[in-house]
Amino acid sequence: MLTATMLEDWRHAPGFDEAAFSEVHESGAQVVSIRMNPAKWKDSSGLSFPLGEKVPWNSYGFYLEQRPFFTFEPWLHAGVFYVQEASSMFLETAIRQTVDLSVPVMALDGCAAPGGKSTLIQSLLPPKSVLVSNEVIRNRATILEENLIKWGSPNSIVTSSDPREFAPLGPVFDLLVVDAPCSGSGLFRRDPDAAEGWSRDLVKLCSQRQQRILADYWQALKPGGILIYSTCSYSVEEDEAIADWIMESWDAVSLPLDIPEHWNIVTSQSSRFHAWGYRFYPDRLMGEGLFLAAFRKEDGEGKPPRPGKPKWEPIPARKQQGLKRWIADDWQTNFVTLNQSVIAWHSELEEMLMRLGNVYVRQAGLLMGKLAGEELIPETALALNQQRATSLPQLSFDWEQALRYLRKEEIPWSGSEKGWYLATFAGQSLGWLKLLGNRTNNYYPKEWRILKSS
Ligand SMILES: C[S@@+](CC[C@H](N)C(=O)[O-])C[C@H]1O[C@@H](n2cnc3c(N)ncnc32)[C@H](O)[C@@H]1O
Repeated sequence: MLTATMLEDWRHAPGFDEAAFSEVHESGAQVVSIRMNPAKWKDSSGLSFPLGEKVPWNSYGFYLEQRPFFTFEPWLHAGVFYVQEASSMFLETAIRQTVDLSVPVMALDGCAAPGGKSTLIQSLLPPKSVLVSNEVIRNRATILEENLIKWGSPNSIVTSSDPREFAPLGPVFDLLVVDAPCSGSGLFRRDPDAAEGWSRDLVKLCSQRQQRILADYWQALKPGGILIYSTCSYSVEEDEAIADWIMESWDAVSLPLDIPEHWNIVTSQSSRFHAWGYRFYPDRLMGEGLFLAAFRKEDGEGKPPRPGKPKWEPIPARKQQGLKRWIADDWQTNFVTLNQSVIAWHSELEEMLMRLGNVYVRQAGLLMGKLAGEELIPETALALNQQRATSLPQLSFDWEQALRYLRKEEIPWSGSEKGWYLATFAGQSLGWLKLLGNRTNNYYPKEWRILKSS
């Protein structure tokens, strides 16, 4: 699977040990890891597998001894954990060491689908922050949106535009994460077939695309803001050479990270500007290939352009009273209607939306549902959100019932209760169920339902 051309190219990469690297690729060894959602996870009662060792560079990451059949884990669907490659979780260390997390952060994840980095960022951001997760490819934005709804943070905006739409926004973000599309060599151990598509031309093409993406997003970063750039490629052209290109193109300061030696991460410096970079090799640590580098923006005077006009309408105070019972008492929120839906969001999120210009917004804030007269028909996003009221009626399901629910099958019911109930499994909400006396309506979204029967 590894070709002579690849090895020839990577031989000069910092920390590359050809013999050990080739051996670990031939061994077929696989590492499985998940990251827990600190906003939902209290204990492990809803997992069918034990959590193994901690991922050293992440507060909520764990290795698993074996790969469970994740589709049949109700907590995956409830957003209690996310299946993520361990090296990628290093983003937490990079953010904690470079970004001031004691004040609200306006963040942009520029290459966001399927949402691994975005959900990680959401777990770190303080209240009143906003994370804009952009994915240019529309059908990949669908899964991004689903994963963020399940993660349940109310600070989320999901957009789907070309990075060039962000350039005119001016300096609006404190943190920019660019986990760039790349030649993908860092994942060849996990997916050997992917190696067939690799070529020097691909590396070159990716490196040009990475520069284009960075050039557009850089303009939307505030002076003093932080850029975290990462790839899953071993090629210097996509890693240290891009760090050099950033240093050459703009007034950027390369930020070193403080890394314990026993993590076995290779610290590299780019050849021209000595920019710091961090390389992960699967023969040195428990994880796949990754490169990450952090920068602070020093240039970019000026203010962001004036915010646009809102496209939403505030909800009259009379109707707001009825909506408040669905959300946590201590969440300071505004209720608005947009495209006939009720949405709850905090003022910082509303301000960010007004600054997004021509960027195409797919989802913003907490989508609560639709009003039928005075009554709210709730959305699944409300059932899964961290700011949902805890006092709402719920039905607690066992494993089998939870899977029935997630397959959108009918749930047998003999009680006489009526109304909206949360379907829960091991204390975690999966979605809504409407009780209608002697039967139920399963409101789980059709597009999300589990299709596999066993
Ligand atoms: C490495 S993946 C991101 C993975 C994601 N950050 C995560 O952790 O789940 C790179 C993403 O960049 C997107 N992409 C591809 N071409 C792009 C472009 N020209 N501009 C911005 N993003 C692009 C891809 O669709 C892909 O979703």
